[in-house]
Amino acid sequence: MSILETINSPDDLKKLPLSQLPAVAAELRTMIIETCAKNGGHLAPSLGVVELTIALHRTFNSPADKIIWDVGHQAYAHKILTGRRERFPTLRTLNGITGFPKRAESPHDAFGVGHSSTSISAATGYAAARDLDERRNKVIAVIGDGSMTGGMAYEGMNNAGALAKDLIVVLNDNEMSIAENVGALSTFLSRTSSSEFVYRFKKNTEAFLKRMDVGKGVLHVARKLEESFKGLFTPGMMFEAFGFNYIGPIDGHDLPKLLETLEGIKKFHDPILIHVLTKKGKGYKPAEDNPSLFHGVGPFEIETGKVLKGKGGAASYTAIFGNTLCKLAAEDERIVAITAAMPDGTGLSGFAKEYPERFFDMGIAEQHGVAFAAGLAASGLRPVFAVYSTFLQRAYDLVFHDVCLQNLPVTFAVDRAGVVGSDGPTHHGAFDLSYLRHLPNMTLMAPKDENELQHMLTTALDLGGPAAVRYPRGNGYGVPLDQTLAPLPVGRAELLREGDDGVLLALGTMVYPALEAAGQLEKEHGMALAVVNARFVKPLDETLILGLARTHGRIVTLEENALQGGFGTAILELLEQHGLTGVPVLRLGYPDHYIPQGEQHELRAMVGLDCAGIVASVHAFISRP
Ligand SMILES: Cc1ncc(C[n+]2csc(CCOP(=O)(O)OP(=O)(O)O)c2C)c(N)n1
Ligand SMILES: CC(=O)[C@@H](O)[C@H](O)COP(=O)(O)O
Ligand SMILES: [Mg+2]
Repeated sequence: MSILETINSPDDLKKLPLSQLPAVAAELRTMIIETCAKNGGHLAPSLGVVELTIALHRTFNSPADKIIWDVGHQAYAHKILTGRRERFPTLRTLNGITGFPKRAESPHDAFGVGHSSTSISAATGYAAARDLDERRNKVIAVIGDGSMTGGMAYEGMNNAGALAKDLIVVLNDNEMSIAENVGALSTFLSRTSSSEFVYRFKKNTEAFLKRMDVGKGVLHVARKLEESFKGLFTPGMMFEAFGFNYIGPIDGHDLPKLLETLEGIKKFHDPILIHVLTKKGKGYKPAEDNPSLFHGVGPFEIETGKVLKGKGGAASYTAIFGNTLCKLAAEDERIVAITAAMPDGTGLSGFAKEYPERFFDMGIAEQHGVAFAAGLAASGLRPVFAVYSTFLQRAYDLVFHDVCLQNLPVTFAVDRAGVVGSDGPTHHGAFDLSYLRHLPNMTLMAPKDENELQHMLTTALDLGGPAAVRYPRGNGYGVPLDQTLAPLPVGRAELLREGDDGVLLALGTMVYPALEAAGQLEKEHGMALAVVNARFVKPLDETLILGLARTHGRIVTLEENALQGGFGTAILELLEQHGLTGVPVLRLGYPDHYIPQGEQHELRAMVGLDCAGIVASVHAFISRP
């Protein structure tokens, strides 16, 4: 029996002799590598914090002590050590355990995460509640150096420091975000010196002087001395400015050192930041050598590190977006590109190589990215902010306040729109149609395939105002790509199929499934349905849609977005504005609950947006008297 098989909770881990902990670490790595090789997952981040996770669960008492992981993509060892070892092979699969901490999954998952830089704020909330309740438990946030480039981390620290909360922040510094980390902070953090001695010196001196009852004056001088002494030694001055006692940096793979440091600070009750240095991908050479590739990796061959199923490859919407932008940028030097720490994921790596001076990586700072883009646009440039649908949510007010209200020519390349698959509800792009459509001055498009994506990007850049093009994770259909790119007529849809029994108004990824379903309904039920590629959610093709509503009598809308406020709602609003509320409308889209993790095709079937589901819904709707 392996040692890991004897661990069903952190208490079991605490019972082990210290000498067995390296073996636990090795077994954890093996399990994480084997599972990610089959399911895919965030391998490199999780391998990098194996020792840290053991030390945290050995030192603190989860779930009474709260451990909050930032992003949470690095929490695989945490899940295995907190009673989910046996279920771990179901990681990120339909009905399996999730890839991020989730409160409903375990009492040890103190806070649900997936989006970056929230852990310190949540931890501060936990600490404030603890103090109101006069409890004494510890609260620990574990945040990466990449996540520290998110502004929310400083909002949290600023408040925690002011409240002087008994709070521990573990900064896991592996000098990587998904790609190389960026920003002034990452340079700052790389300055090394150990201040643990200084911190103990400060605490013990204070205690000694207090015992001596030397009075405030001497204490004040001692503190001033300590500050200047410390200022010579630690790069943590910034954290000290936020009211945190900085300790580190220490080796995040040195278990005895980690245990000693954590045990040592446990008895203190003020804000402490421990700076831990780790290696992303530690213990698996292909991941150590290529932490970006193995940050969020598809299934791979353990022996060779060969990735068997990537994110979509050359034919993916993302790749075609990136290639198209490079082509357009060659013709228009006003075009500049922005990412929030995801150059590879958004397909901008090629642009960054070809136009380094016209490429900007913000770090994990979507809000800053949008205002930065607005500044570029106000200066006469044509910025394209490539960002995942779910992460753009963080910058919603900036889209309104800085871009749309000022009617600035910023293009949002909204990637990962619709269900993304294994990352689950924190990452599905389920709401961008709803949160962008209602903004005046916004033009909102969704291509039926990767070729139309090219033309929509061209259209957006030609507009001279705010525009968003949304497209899914993964490959297109392999359709031929036009070499000549021209803007589409704005607000014009495309009638793809005639039919008098009703109209399928399909958007984006729903167009080809709608065509397939219409063919099946004709063949099996003799139903003649028109199919429209809507193309624009805003402005709608009012002429075509109202004409079809008047002549065909029944309308079905299809979208990969929440029904609330989505494309179908836009159609209902249009019909109401034109006194056509008598026209029956069936809206197909995401229901009013969060869609779980799973393969994209599994999830589309789950919500009735695969061909079979569309056929069933439309047949019932059209058959109604
Ligand atoms: C708001 C937000 N933007 C972008 C992401 C995508 N993302 C996930 S992990 C990550 C990098 C995190 O770097 P770091 O915190 O250093 O953790 P590491 O992977 O190095 O352990 C990014 C950009 C996210 N989860 N949330
Ligand atoms: C943890 C995180 O937010 C990212 O790593 C995200 O999982 C990447 O998603 P893709 O795999 O779709 O690029
Ligand atoms: Mg990092």
